[in-house]
Amino acid sequence: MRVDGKWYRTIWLQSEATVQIIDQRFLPHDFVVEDITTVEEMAAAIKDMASLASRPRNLTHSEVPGDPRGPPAALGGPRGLRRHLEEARRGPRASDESPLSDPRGSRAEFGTKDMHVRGAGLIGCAAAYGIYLAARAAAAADELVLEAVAAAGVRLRATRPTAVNLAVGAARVEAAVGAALQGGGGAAAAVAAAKAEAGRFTDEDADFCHRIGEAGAALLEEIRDAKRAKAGACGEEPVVNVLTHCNAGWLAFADWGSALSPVYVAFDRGVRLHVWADETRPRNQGAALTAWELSKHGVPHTVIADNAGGHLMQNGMVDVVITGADRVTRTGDACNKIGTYLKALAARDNGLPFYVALPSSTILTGPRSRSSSAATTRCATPRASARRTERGGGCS
Ligand SMILES: CSC[C@H]1O[C@H](OP(=O)(O)O)[C@H](O)[C@@H]1O
Repeated sequence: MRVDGKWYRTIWLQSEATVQIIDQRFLPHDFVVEDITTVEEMAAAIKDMASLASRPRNLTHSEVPGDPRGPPAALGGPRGLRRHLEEARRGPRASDESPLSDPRGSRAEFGTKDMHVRGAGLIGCAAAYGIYLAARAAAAADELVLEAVAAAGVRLRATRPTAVNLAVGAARVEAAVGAALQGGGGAAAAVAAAKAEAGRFTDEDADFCHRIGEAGAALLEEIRDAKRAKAGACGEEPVVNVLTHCNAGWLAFADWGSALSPVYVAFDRGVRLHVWADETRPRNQGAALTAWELSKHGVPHTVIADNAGGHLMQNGMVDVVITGADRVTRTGDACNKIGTYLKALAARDNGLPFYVALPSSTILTGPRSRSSSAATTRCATPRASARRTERGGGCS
């Protein structure tokens, strides 16, 4: 999606050796692009156990390629910046009183402090590229690629137990490596196959999300048309009010997003829209990320307390609810961020459509199992009746 006039994905292959990501720990205040060169760094980017060095404000935009201002002098140019990012990755030390320390240290404590990348689709793409980086490192060190890839797969799968996409992305590239080696192609062919498959998986993620956007935009246009008909000929052009929970926008995927993709497609088609964005405690993905990406696209929105949604629905200020999902079973049970179920209940109680938008990579394909911590809501396709469970404790 477009950030200040430049099109970005959330993850891309910058060179053979470097995957680049938007480091979401610093959004919405700073736009930082981070280099990932090893599977260890990718695993830390998904779940950064030793998270977070503080960093100064003045790095905003300093990572945007081709930014004429370049890294601020305070950092001593590109080498200083790399050193800073190394320190960021290593995390704060008691003695870290360098001028780089930010007295408001808490800034980056706000939101996704230990998740450089997050969101179902994006952590799937990150896992895919993580396997590629592991294969490449093993080949370069003349080590067994298959073993390195297997170890990388265990490491990446252990980072976050939420979105099923993570395991799907890793498995896709592991399979490509296995097939290349079985085909007698050797390490170089395995690395090439891994790179190609990680790229394909990421392109698919972006494409599937755009298609969700097209399918969902039609639903938003239907709502608009119904409101137009109700308002009659002399009525003002209606605004379609969408409520969403957490962040299932392009920042949660390679591009476009799932729940927000219909909003972007419909908005670009001229539908008047307004989004109620749940702040989504405890990590505030709604306040920090959903609001940021909507503002970058120019979509009117309001950040609300998580408990306000039901009241807005009761008072006719919401037309439709759209969320994402971490995993969906074949029976249509959807698991998503804590708080989603309450929105589903409120939507049903107020007779409002509630959609879960997801790419097929979020559907559990294993044996028919009902995930024990599933939030059950309507799926984007069949209008299903809401049933209950809530994503239980411990996960943020
Ligand atoms: C479509 S994204 C699904 C799920 O993932 C995100 O959670 P997190 O930020 O913890 O990775 C998003 O908030 C959604 O709840």
